[in-house]
Amino acid sequence: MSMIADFYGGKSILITGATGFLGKVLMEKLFRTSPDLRVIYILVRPKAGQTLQQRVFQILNSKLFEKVKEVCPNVHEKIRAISADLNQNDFAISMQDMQELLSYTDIIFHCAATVRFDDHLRHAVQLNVTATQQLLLMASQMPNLKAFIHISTAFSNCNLKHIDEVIYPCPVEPKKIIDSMEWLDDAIIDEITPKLIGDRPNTYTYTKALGEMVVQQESGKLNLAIIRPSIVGATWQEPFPGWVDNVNGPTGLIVAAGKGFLRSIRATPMAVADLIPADIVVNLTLAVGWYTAVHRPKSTLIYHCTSGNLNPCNWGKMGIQVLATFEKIPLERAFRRPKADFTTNNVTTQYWNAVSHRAPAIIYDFYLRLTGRKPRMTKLMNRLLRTLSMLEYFINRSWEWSTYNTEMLMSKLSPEDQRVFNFDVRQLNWLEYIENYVLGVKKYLLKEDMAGIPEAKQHLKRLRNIHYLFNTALFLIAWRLLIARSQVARNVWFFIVSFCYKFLSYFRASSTLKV
Ligand SMILES: CCCCCCCCCCCCCCCC(=O)SCCNC(=O)CCNC(=O)[C@H](O)C(C)(C)COP(=O)(O)OP(=O)(O)OC[C@H]1O[C@@H](n2cnc3c(N)ncnc32)[C@H](O)[C@@H]1OP(=O)(O)O
Ligand SMILES: NC(=O)C1=CN([C@@H]2O[C@H](COP(=O)(O)OP(=O)(O)OC[C@H]3O[C@@H](n4cnc5c(N)ncnc54)[C@H](OP(=O)(O)O)[C@@H]3O)[C@@H](O)[C@H]2O)C=CC1
Repeated sequence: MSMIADFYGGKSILITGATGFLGKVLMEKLFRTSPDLRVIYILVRPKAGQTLQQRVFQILNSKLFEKVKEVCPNVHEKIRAISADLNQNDFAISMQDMQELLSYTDIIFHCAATVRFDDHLRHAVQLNVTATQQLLLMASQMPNLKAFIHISTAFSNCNLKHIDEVIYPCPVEPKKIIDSMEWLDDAIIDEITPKLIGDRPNTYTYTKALGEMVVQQESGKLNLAIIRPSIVGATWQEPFPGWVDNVNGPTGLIVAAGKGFLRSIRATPMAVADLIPADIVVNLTLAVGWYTAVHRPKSTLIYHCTSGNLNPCNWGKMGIQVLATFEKIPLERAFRRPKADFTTNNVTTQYWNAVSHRAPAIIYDFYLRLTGRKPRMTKLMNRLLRTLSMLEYFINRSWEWSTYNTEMLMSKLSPEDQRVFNFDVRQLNWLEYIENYVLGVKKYLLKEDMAGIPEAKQHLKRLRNIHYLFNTALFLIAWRLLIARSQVARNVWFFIVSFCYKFLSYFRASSTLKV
């Protein structure tokens, strides 16, 4: 019997960010392994014209929850969506709902965050710092609360090269930042943002570091733990391999490469690709929830959920495997054949951006205009280049994260728990994982039918022929122009032609002699 699954039985669990990528995988695993849990409260905001109920219905009826419905047929009754906006005071939760949450919650998993790299500092502070503080305040009023698990990121201290499982304080106290966001206007915030974030690359990593400080300030009063995952990728094994449903992190670039938009990337092939599958993060999170509640460590423990130090893979290897998978299983209606060159040089990057990204987009838009359609490729390409520039920081560096607490926790689990809540990244086979990841992107994110693979391959063949034809035509035009303008080019051309003629004559003569 799994001690962890048993622990969650009969419990009331509060999850923020349950509609997000990680939150959904967390909920799924909880329902599947502990179907006798009392209730999962999820804080949800109405979005994109959907009510709370519609959002929950959509999640529960997705492919991800297929196994859950077999194990826990009354899952609809065990999920309680509470209308909440983490940007609002008291999260805009009704009095009645708040009372219920305060009275019954046993465990909190705080996953909600803004993960956008370019978010305005005011908004990033509101969600990643102030909301965390408010949730901690709520937690302190919960008589039954056994553990509060905060999901941070391994990149909260990406300004350091070696990162231990400790909090590294930021120079300005979170409280001062929260206060200043209330009265400073946007223009001033824009001006001070670079100074505040210092040597971090964006407001996301900075505000996640502030969020950790806020959590640490509550240690002693509450039973807390922080989890720091690196780059969360598609699921490895559970509930099935390759599940992913958003374009964050590497997923977007995998799509862009498969569709032939991304042709070159400024990335260091030997830099560690510190990817971690979503199900490993979730298994560790649930194990940490159990350990924090049952063993009540004296201080707030931080757990690194990373792969680099235990089972490293690099971006070069990842890129090759992604492309190799697209050879076998291409995406439909690609713009160009998948190919992504890695370069570390700034000049080469600019060159490839012009030749492989911007030029084809301009030519295609010209074709769209000619055929009376609306041009769109240049806009799309500009967005991709902007995204690339935001991600470049993470694909040109390597970090070392110590994992003492994570390894300690693994040693505390029973063999059954080590199996059911497996977070041992050493068991992961990267080539197999990346292949399933790419397949998952095709099936679950893009919702492409596997029956369309022969047609997709045919389409790539057509693109290859167009590519050869285009290059030959381009070469001939360039050569013709050169010959018309340069005596040297003409001499070279005559030399080649006469050489070929002589060679052919010699060949013909020698074959006649043999006969
Ligand atoms: C051969 C293969 C090699 C593979 C090689 C992989 C290397 C891959 C390294 C990753 C390294 C991350 C390491 C951080 C690890 C954390 O801890 S961070 C957590 C994850 N967070 C993120 O990834 C958020 C990053 N995204 C952003 O911040 C914003 O989307 C951006 C990049 C600033 C773009 O903002 P924006 O211009 O306002 O655009 P937005 O509305 O967000 O999206 C516009 C379009 O871009 C698309 N898009 C968004 N993100 C992406 C993306 N990552 N890629 C492509 N398209 C994207 C959207 O789908 C959208 O398309 P449409 O729906 O309009 O058709
Ligand atoms: N993805 C990754 O690579 C990594 C993620 N992490 C951390 O993991 C956690 C989960 O990330 P992930 O699942 O990828 O992120 P997602 O962007 O997929 O999910 C974010 C969640 O937060 C919710 N949320 C955002 N704003 C509000 C709001 N104002 N009120 C209520 N809910 C809100 C979103 O709700 P809605 O659906 O309504 O938008 C969504 O459920 C985050 O803390 C992130 O920092 C850490 C390392 C890497």
